[in-house]
Amino acid sequence: MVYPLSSPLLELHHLGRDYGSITALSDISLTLPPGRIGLLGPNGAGKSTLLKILLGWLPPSRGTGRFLNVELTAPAHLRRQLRERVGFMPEADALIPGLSGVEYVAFAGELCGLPRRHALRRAHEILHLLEMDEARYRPVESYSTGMRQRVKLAQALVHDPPVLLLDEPTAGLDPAGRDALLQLLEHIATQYNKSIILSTHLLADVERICDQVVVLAAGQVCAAGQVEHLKDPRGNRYRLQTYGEDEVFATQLRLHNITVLDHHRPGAWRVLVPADWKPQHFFKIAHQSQTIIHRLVPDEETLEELFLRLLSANKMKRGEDAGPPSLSTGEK
Ligand SMILES: Nc1ncnc2c1ncn2[C@@H]1O[C@H](COP(=O)(O)OP(=O)(O)OP(=O)(O)O)[C@@H](O)[C@H]1O
Repeated sequence: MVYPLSSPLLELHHLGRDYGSITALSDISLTLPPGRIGLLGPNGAGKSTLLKILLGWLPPSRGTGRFLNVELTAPAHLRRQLRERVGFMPEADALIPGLSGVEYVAFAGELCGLPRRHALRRAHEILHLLEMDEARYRPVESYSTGMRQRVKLAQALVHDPPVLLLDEPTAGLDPAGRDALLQLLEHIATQYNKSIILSTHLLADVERICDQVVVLAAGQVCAAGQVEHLKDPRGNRYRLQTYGEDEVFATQLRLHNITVLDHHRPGAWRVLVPADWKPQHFFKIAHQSQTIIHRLVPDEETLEELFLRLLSANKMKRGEDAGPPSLSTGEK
């Protein structure tokens, strides 16, 4: 399935969803191009509700939106078109005991509209791609956690959708299993040109796979966009790795009004420099203190720091007034 890369993947206009008196999503406006998008937010932020609306399982209570050019407020039978264009990997164990891996994946393909023989052929291809050659004939209930996650990914891919929605795909995996699954996801996204919406609590997974993020809090968008654009450039912080007398070097740093933010290991420094400081000045003071600088890099904001900063700004904003969040939501 090919869709024009120039059209937005997702457009939401003042979208909201209530469960009785609970507002899960309050006023979401967002435009996202195709790509690899991390959906982040604390518990109860509204991530699962948004995924359910995108999958066509829930209609919004208010507002409008289009996902893959399908109106989210269209009648249910039209929203079901999304099932053919979207692959969903749920967090919950959705396997059917008694079926082998290949039967299970083929069955998922049939549910997405593939003819039986085609679904079976695709199931074999996908399980081969996911390195489950031998395991595909075993009953799914005998699978390890890693295999369960792979077979759930296989059923999301069987009908070759352009977009994958992944809900906590690495949940329960050990570090090696997690690394292997992330590698596969990266490979699939880049080699087969698929868009991904990855909902997770694991910021490192988003950092590894995604180029865009949407941060939700209390049913609102705190921020959305390219990770690199959202990060605070922090031109006044550096990380250094040095070899020499740390005490002598620290004295020089102090003399030049440089604040040491972190020095938990010998020779490893995170520092805050004054406004007119240039990176080459470090080499001057290193020379004066007979220290060698092995490594000098800008101390960029990590995704975790970005996430915490956005959440705390959103909390403060909500504490001050109940209006929309101050950070860009990407609305045109
Ligand atoms: N079926 C439901 N009935 C009533 N309230 C619900 C229902 N589903 C979700 N909620 C509420 O809506 C809000 C958003 O929930 P949602 O599951 O979308 O958040 P989430 O970001 O996915 O959270 P988590 O990370 O814990 O899965 C929460 O306050 C939740 O309690």
